[in-house]
Amino acid sequence: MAASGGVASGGPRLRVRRLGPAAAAADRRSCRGGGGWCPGEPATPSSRPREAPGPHWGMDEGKMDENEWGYHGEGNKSLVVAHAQRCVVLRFLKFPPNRKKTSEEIFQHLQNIVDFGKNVMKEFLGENYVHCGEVVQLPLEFVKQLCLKIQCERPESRCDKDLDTLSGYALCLPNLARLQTYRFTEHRPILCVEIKPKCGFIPFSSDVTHEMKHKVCRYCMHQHLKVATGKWKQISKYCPLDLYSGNKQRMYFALKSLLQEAQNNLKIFKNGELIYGCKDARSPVADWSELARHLKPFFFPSNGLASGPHCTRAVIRELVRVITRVLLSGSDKGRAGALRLGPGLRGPLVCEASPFSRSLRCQGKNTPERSGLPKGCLLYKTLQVQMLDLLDIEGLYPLYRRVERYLEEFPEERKTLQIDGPYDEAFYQRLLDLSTEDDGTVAFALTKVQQYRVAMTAKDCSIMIALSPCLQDASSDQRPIVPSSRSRFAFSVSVLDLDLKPYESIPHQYKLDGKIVNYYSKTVHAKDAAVMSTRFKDSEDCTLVLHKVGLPPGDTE
Ligand SMILES: O=P(O)(O)O[C@@H]1[C@@H](OP(=O)(O)O)[C@H](OP(=O)(O)O)[C@H](O)[C@H](OP(=O)(O)O)[C@H]1OP(=O)(O)O
Ligand SMILES: Nc1ncnc2c1ncn2[C@@H]1O[C@H](COP(=O)(O)OP(=O)(O)OP(=O)(O)O)[C@@H](O)[C@H]1O
Repeated sequence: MAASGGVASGGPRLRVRRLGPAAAAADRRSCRGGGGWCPGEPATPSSRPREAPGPHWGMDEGKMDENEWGYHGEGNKSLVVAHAQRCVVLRFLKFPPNRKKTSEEIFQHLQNIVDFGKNVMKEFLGENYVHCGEVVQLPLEFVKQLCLKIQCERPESRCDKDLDTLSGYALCLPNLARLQTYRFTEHRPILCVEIKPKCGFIPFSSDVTHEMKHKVCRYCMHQHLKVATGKWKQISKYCPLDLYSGNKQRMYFALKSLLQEAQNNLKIFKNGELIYGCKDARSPVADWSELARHLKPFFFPSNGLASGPHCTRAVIRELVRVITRVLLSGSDKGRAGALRLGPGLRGPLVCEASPFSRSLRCQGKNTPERSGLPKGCLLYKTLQVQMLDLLDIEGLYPLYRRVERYLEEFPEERKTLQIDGPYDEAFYQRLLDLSTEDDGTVAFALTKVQQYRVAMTAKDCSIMIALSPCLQDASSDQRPIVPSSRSRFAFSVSVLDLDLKPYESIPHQYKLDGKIVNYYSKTVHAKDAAVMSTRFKDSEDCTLVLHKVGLPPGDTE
């Protein structure tokens, strides 16, 4: 098998390579503290040959020391540890207790993640945004000790799953929370904002049966179920459609709402350390003045802006402006345009539940619709991939059942259908067929199923924005620069958590969709209709939003 990291046929035998002279050179010119990742250099096959992947990670199998690694974060399916000095992380899979997989299965799973990133997501989103990393095999003793060391730092709500300590396999990736944007950068502070934007469109499929799904986006509906089930304490004002609108006012509102109620949609890191964002529902309430204290040196470096509420507001405003600008930037091509998802395939551009649109409506104004995201920006590309969900889960589910029936009859065909990979060029090519004319074949059903899985992946990925202050004359740099009022930042944008959603999750998606819509329709909409008239009679509530979304000259729509 020609897998990365020199896996020979007959089974995975990947080793963490020793640090050679080339890696040592990369180390010297790398990130803070001398990292093993070569910043500013996209992790492309051309810049980093697949057949010789080891040394640039700067890891030595014989010298893996758990004390050099610290807990960094985790989601539902993986746990990430970061190296204390180097710009590198290890991403381990997690499983429920007693549902362990074999080493071979884990290796294959991880290799699939790498292949999917390389052959599909890099194609859609663009070379520079996607970091695929590689599979590494670590000493089992190191993994066991590491697991013990970090256990106390894990949020309780994530401990229903255990880190895989048996296979020794993990993904090695650049630390995107510390990724410097330029290879010769030295010891610069770095700020990193991670956003999980979720689904940015309202379904346009004619298969949708619930009228509510044409009016209110899934995120906003799901919020109510999440609060009812105790996952989060309060409803967020964030609506993904505002963020994806390309309209600066709406984006500004969306980002501020994320800052107010971060849930698992926003995290901020300073020099690789989490300084803002919820670990779980029990995390303390957002403290903007504490955040502003961290951010002030970035945005007001030489200005003695007094602390206090005025300072806090000024700093937060700068942060939100910079993030908005970065999100709207980008010239990276990618092949998302190849999907040709035209304007005919769009649902409503405004979600009726977004407090921003509600507030405008109650003042008799129309919500500014999408100004249109620039085609090169990551949000635009991500949205295009999300829209591969052409039929909505309601239209998709019967097609999934068709594939299932076929597989029940011909189980050996599972491999040919590439349900579990390989996620190669052929897999990618089939995703480009956007026809929705069902000819009754398994081939049609399979294409839609695979497109749906890819779309769901894009609906659940995260965007990492790394900002480092520019110290010198920016004209001498090759990096993209974003200005703020009192400083300038070199920035990089990356996307993470691009693991293809499993085929098996489709029935769960179908059930969850029904649950979300039913809960929203029965409980919230009925209540909402009753209180709407009184709630928005309060003119202060209405104008508050608009005054707060003031933008600097030149930024107005
Ligand atoms: O279904 P959703 O929209 O709740 O998304 C799940 C996420 O919940 P969220 O709503 O973002 O808090 C969920 O995130 P959390 O565990 O809640 O942080 C996962 O990302 C899950 O993906 P997977 O099953 O681990 O691959 C996500 O499941 P998928 O639907 O993407 O499979
Ligand atoms: N390459 C990276 N560099 C820095 N931080 C990372 C990297 N990859 C992941 N992380 C951090 O680890 C966290 C968990 O990773 P990830 O989102 O991939 O987990 P997951 O379990 O797959 O997520 P989900 O819950 O969506 O299934 C992220 O939110 C992010 O903060």
